[in-house]
Amino acid sequence: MATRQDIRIACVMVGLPARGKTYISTKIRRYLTWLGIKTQVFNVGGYRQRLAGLNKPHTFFDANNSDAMNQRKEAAEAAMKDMIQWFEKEKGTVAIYDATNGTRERRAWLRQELAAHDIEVLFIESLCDDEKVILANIRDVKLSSPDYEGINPDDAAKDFMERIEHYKEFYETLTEDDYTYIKLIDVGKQYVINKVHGYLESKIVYYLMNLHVRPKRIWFSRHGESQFNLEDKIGGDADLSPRGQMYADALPELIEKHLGDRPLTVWTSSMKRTIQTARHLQYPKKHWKALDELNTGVCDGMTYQEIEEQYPEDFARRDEDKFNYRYRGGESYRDLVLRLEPVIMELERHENILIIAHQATIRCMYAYFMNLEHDELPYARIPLHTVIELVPRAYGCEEKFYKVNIEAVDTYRPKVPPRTTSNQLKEHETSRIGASGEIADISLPVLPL
Ligand SMILES: O=P(O)(O)OC[C@H]1O[C@@](CO)(OP(=O)(O)O)[C@@H](O)[C@@H]1O
Repeated sequence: MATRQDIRIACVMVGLPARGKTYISTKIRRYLTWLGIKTQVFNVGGYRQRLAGLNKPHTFFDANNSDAMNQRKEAAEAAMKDMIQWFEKEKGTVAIYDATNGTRERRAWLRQELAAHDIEVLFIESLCDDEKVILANIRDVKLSSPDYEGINPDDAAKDFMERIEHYKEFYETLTEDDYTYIKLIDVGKQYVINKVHGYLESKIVYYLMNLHVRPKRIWFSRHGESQFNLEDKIGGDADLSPRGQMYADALPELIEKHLGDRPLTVWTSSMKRTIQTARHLQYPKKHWKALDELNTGVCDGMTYQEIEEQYPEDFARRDEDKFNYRYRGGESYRDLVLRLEPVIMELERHENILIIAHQATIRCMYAYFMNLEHDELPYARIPLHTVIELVPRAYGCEEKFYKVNIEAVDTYRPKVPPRTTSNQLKEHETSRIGASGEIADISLPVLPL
């Protein structure tokens, strides 16, 4: 049996077409990957398109079409095979099997195959009878699918509705009492949870219960330029500089312009520089300790140059792996992601939020929405005196940067190429000299300035 360390879970989606299964799959993958849990989606529709070709009319989905049924079964099996291989070879933790899986027979097959490989199964069913939601989903997502390329949108929508009818003929909602499952009914109106026990399963279920699909906007802003920013110092709890105060003065107008008549809540960290930046904003405010800047431990209040002189090994290790490097007595970006998880959960629940925080904390939240890898996250550009607007869409976020015309220092430190130690350099130099003493054509690595 799988032990606590090597737990493997397959989230098996269940639901008629256009019930948001792919949306849910993408969200789970993004959330777990952000937390550092290896996750992959296996979309059976994609396998079907590769095996049977594109532009299939609704008749292809008729259960009486035996050729098509065979091809669809083949696609389901191919996705299952790849998923199991991914668990074995890539040492994955959570796979999401995205398909309708609308019969008891199909689900029993899935569960049996997965159990044979010690993979736990969490079924996730999305049930929805709200015509408006279904039509919006078809319009926003399905019509741009490769299945309907070059087809008139009205004809495509009609065809898709007919496709759904074919699935309805044999669809069976989850009633298997011995299965682990969550049913999401009418996008968050009701949930049914059955036999959910494990830590990771509970985490996924809790996340799903916090999702909503109402339109929203998220704004991120760093605090205005601080006294420490001016002096190149990191950490601390400094006041705003005079230019930082000018940014705080300018912020209400910029927010009003882009907010329109939507309601807004402002979240800041518990540090002086973010609270001072929010002081002229006339909206409900909340101060979160979780939004405080990365704790730089013994390096708090130092400049990068001072850190390099006093802690050269630490400084180099941070450049090598910035996401995992933990300041002595402080935090790493990885720690920060975990600290910010409750904030992300709240962000998913809420509608329009403006977050005034810090370079590192905003990087982590931005990475969640923009799907950045862990190695790119600590290098995301979050400039001072700039508001970033994110508008979540079906499978990602639209972003806009609004720069306020008030000068500020640039606190960005680009990724430094790996250092070459003096020993490595000696080895490299000797290898340049061939056996005969001739200079071989090997170029030296570029050293950082
Ligand atoms: O991870 P790096 O790139 O060092 O950026 C984080 C740093 O950004 C700073 C500014 O250099 O943020 P902030 O302006 O919010 O104070 C430091 O306090 C913090 O340690």
